[in-house]
Amino acid sequence: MNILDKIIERKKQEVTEAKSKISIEQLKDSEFFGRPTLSLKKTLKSKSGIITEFKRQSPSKGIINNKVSPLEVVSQYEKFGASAVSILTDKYFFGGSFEDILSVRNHINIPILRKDFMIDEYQFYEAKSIGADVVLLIASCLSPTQVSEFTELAHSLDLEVLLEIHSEEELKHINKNVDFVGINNRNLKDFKVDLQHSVDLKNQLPKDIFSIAESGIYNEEDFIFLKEKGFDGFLMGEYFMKNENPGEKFGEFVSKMRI
Ligand SMILES: O=C(O)c1ccccc1NCC(=O)[C@H](O)[C@H](O)COP(=O)(O)O
Repeated sequence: MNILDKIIERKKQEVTEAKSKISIEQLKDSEFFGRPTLSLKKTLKSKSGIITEFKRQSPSKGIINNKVSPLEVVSQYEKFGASAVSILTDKYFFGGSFEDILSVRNHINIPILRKDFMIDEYQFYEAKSIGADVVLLIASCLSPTQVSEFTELAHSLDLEVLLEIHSEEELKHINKNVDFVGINNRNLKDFKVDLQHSVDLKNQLPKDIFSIAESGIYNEEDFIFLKEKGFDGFLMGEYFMKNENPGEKFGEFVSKMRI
């Protein structure tokens, strides 16, 4: 069993448990459920193009930073021009929680990506109820039909969809309704990072779709390389989070890159 299989196995149990505690009708009662969402399509163009991620730990890197709070970090990310923030809500593998989104929602005015492993309709209602604007669908955990059905559901809740792919085979998961296609530079089965692999895959995407380069952007050269290859957006976590002050590090990066 690879790490992704383990994550999905556990996620299934967690969703079953969550459903037994809180119904979809109860989720709809949340103060955020009816809120108009913020569009990443807009901020991707009007801001730096970077989706900065709040991530305490990961299966590939262990603890990255467990000393900072989501609010101190993401308000700096917003201040220095992040197009959106990605916030992990998976607890067991990434040390995240719904509280990480709830604690910042009323304090920032850029889209929030709920970063989790979406395998059940219920999780889309959860995402909406905690104030997320965008959800991630990971092609390797879903069938093309599920991607299509979940995209429809997300849109009915006014959530945008980032579909993540990693291989040529997963190109068939793309449908015309997904808002963004993310190409993960990291193979989630063995954690190998290969930027050129992503560029090769990007060249096979439909021309009119927003493309996001995800993961393993470890320095300025990586960023410049991917930007020059035409990616519209960049999802970056560890490079900023591993610093004592991730927000400041992002500020320095933006100013060096002149974005
Ligand atoms: O990062 C991992 O170890 C990981 C393992 C299994 C599934 C997902 C994983 N990461 C989620 C992500 O997509 C990254 O956090 C995100 O793209 C940012 O990556 P990075 O800039 O390398 O922190």
